[in-house]
Amino acid sequence: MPPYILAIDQGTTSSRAIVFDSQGVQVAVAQQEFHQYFPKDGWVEHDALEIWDSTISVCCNALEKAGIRAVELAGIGITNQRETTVIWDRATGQPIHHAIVWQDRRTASVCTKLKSDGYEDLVVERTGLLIDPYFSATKVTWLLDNIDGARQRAETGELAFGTVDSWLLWNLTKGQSHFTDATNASRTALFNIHTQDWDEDLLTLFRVPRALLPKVLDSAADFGVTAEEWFGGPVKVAGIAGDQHAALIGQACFEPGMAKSTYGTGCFLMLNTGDKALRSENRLLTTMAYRLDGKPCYAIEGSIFVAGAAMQWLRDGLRLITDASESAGHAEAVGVDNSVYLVPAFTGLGAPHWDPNARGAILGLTRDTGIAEIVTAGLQSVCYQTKDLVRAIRNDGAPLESLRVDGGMAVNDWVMQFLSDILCVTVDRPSVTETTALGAAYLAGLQTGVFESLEQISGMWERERQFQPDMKPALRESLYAGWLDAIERVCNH
Ligand SMILES: Nc1ncnc2c1ncn2[C@@H]1O[C@H](COP(=O)(O)OP(=O)(O)O)[C@@H](O)[C@H]1O
Ligand SMILES: O=P(O)(O)OC[C@H](O)CO
Repeated sequence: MPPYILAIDQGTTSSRAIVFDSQGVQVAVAQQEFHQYFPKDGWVEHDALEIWDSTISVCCNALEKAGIRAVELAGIGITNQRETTVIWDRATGQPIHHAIVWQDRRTASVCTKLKSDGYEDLVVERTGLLIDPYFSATKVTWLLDNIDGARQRAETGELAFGTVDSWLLWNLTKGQSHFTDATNASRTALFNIHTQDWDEDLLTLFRVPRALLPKVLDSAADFGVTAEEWFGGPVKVAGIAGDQHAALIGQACFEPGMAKSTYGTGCFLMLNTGDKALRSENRLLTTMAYRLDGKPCYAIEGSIFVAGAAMQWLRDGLRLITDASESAGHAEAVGVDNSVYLVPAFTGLGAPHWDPNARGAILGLTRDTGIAEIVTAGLQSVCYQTKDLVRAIRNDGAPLESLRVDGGMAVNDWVMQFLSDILCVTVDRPSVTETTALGAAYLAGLQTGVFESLEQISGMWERERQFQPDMKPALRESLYAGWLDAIERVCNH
């Protein structure tokens, strides 16, 4: 059995490739950022060709750094930014437009109309999601309605739709495979999470022709074989999962009640609910945790659109810091008792508020507010938003006693301690923080026999540091009350 696995982690701001060995140890990594396009207020696009070019380039770099040839790879696992929508021409492989990114809010008015027409219940019941521009369905409709000839070409089967996993798979296999996995499908608002198939009523509601759609497979499956030219020999693509689902797997949250929270561009908290699709009464999402051997495992998810992206804005927009790592120094100087609140609702608010029209604000400024207070407020906003999610999860009756964390922002000790304090839960940080890529590698490894079972993978999880709550309840409550007040002011009631 060839001992290595190549994990592709195609994120919102960069493409990464990581080579893992059969112990789940990282051997080599390569990363490349790509352009973000903001053509109008609330619109966010990527060039799908640039996504592909950066991905294939980091794959080759990582293999070169590791000194590994195709024949030494057991398989490839793909994990990806979710919901982002690509439509391409099956004959030429050319996208018909830029990819519409998950953060894009251009379909907000369409969603408002669908909700006022009373369709939300149908969408919640079938997909576990809500009606929101975040999900792929209205993005597909927008492309079919706004690109010349697209609707007709979609109906005759000339075009293909995919989330980023499908788009990469299509390119890796040179058009041989048009598949996705159940986790990615579950983010489109077109997939019925109970029947595990595309839903005819939803295809009609969103006016999406079935001919456009990829076939949905398990998260560990035979997705196809790469074209020889990419890696000098064929390699099996054996695992696919959306990045948050892959992180859940990489964090070995396989038992109901286990939860992880990933702090990258956005923040996504996911709690495993086992074989039950728990319906949230508090505007959280029901989603696939993963699907293995045809068996769906479900999760409940809270999605926050802006987490680390707030640090990027403080760095690039306001130029208050030159690097995100400086933020901890500011926070240590200010301390937790900060009366400034930054609500980073740059593209609306996600769970549990779901307000696409909310916009950001900085509140509580006084004459002595300085850079340090604003930067600290940016860090605290991520923790307060997580508390909004945890409250909603608990109100849904799901227990959450501890949280496994990962993502770029999880390296910040100050943030992780404040998170534990404000949530009043134990926060566990693993020694491997590249959990998303690791999850994709686990899936490919399960399919190709490198890993035997989820039990084996559970035994491989290792804690690097634990953060315990250490804040007086009165302070916790008053800080959080200030946040709720700030949220109330930015929501567009
Ligand atoms: N020390 C730090 N403190 C706070 N935020 C950080 C720190 N280091 C990185 N970040 C933030 O983490 C994010 C990058 O995380 P990553 O997991 O690579 O994101 P993504 O996969 O979404 O591209 C950036 O938005 C960055 O601002
Ligand atoms: O690219 P990330 O890590 O911010 O993740 C994006 C999410 O998958 C969007 O739902």
